[in-house]
Amino acid sequence: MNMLEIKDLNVWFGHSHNRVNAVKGATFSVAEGESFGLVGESGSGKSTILRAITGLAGQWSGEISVNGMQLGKKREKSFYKTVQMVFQDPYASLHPRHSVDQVLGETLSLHGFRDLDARVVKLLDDVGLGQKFRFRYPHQLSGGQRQRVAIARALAPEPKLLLLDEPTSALDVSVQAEILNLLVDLRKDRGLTYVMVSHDLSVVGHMCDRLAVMKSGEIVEILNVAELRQLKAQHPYSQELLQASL
Ligand SMILES: Nc1ncnc2c1ncn2[C@@H]1O[C@H](COP(=O)(O)OP(=O)(O)OP(=O)(O)O)[C@@H](O)[C@H]1O
Repeated sequence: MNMLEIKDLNVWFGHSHNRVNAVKGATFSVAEGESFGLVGESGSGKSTILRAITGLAGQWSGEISVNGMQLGKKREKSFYKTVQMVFQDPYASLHPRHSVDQVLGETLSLHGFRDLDARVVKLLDDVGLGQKFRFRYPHQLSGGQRQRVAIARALAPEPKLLLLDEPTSALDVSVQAEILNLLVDLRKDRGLTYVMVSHDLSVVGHMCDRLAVMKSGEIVEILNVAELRQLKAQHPYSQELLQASL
């Protein structure tokens, strides 16, 4: 079964002569348990696709289905039980005056869980932090630790689909691999489906089964990772990206 199906998605910002067509006619699907990458130059529309799925992007047309349900214009609370997003910048995505315990506890209670203590402890273990981080505040954490908290928060509702928007690009190179490996393990353990934006082909090669190459709002090619590794891209722009990453 497909966890995500996107058909002829157009997303735009602004009106008339100020209108920016950020995504143009994107079509792809992601199977349950698959990890799918979106790559392409800055401004090509990668993040906008994730934002359209979560209901954060401006105006859109086309079809988006998650777990067999076609999405309307509004996202119900139940949607966020299935779909969660991890943002690029854990500094911006965590409230500075909320402790780790508050961040996780509030998310859990919002989604109707009662056994908050046990779940907070389990989430902290699952992301490799452990209980000693429970009552810390974001400013007492390193970038990698903050991103682990953001990942724990995303996992709290027990989602099926995680949208990852450059989850390591704001981090020191030394901790990027740790976070990527954590994400690989979590997907394996929980049978999660990932859609991951990155401008780094080596990250996508490590994390994903297939990828879409975007340019100026359009998907120009969909490749599997074996084709990526064998440099088998057909579209000239994909070949250019591959050459630039060698
Ligand atoms: N809120 C917004 N208002 C107006 N234009 C926007 C908005 N968000 C994105 N855009 C425009 O939409 C286009 C696609 O942006 P998007 O952030 O999706 O690209 P991206 O491929 O994710 O780039 P990056 O790798 O730099 O994040 C760009 O031209 C961008 O300027």
